[in-house]
Amino acid sequence: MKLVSAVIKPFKLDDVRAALSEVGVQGVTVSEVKGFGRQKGHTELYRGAEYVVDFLPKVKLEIAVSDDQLDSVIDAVTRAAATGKIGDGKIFVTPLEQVIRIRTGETGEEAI
Ligand SMILES: Nc1ncnc2c1ncn2[C@@H]1O[C@H](COP(=O)(O)OP(=O)(O)OP(=O)(O)O)[C@@H](O)[C@H]1O
Ligand SMILES: [Mg+2]
Repeated sequence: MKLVSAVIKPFKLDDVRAALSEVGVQGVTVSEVKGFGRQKGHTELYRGAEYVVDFLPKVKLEIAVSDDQLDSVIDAVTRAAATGKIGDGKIFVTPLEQVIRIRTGETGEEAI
């Protein structure tokens, strides 16, 4: 299993959620975050205004996936989040040791 963490532009959240549903993702955690990439936030546009602050608002999605789902989830996020402009975001993939569904006690891929 893998944990996919994707940092995207906030206005792309609905598109990304729809794309994830299409590839069978059943659960996502979403957080409002701030960050910067290699332009350090300065030259990026957000809602039409040029931001002169260090950290830009972003949305982070966390998605636990089976190894079989990984490529399709990365593809879905990449396609749905892209505008082609700087600041489109980044996807981080890390190994995921365990998942437990609290209600039933199911574990591993059964619990995803
Ligand atoms: N190396 C990193 N580690 C952790 N978070 C990062 C890293 N790079 C980017 N991020 C997060 O992703 C967000 C979007 O990054 P961004 O898309 O601007 O990356 P970039 O490398 O500058 O690429 P681009 O040139 O396309 O803008 C940042 O605001 C930050 O929250
Ligand atoms: Mg950037």
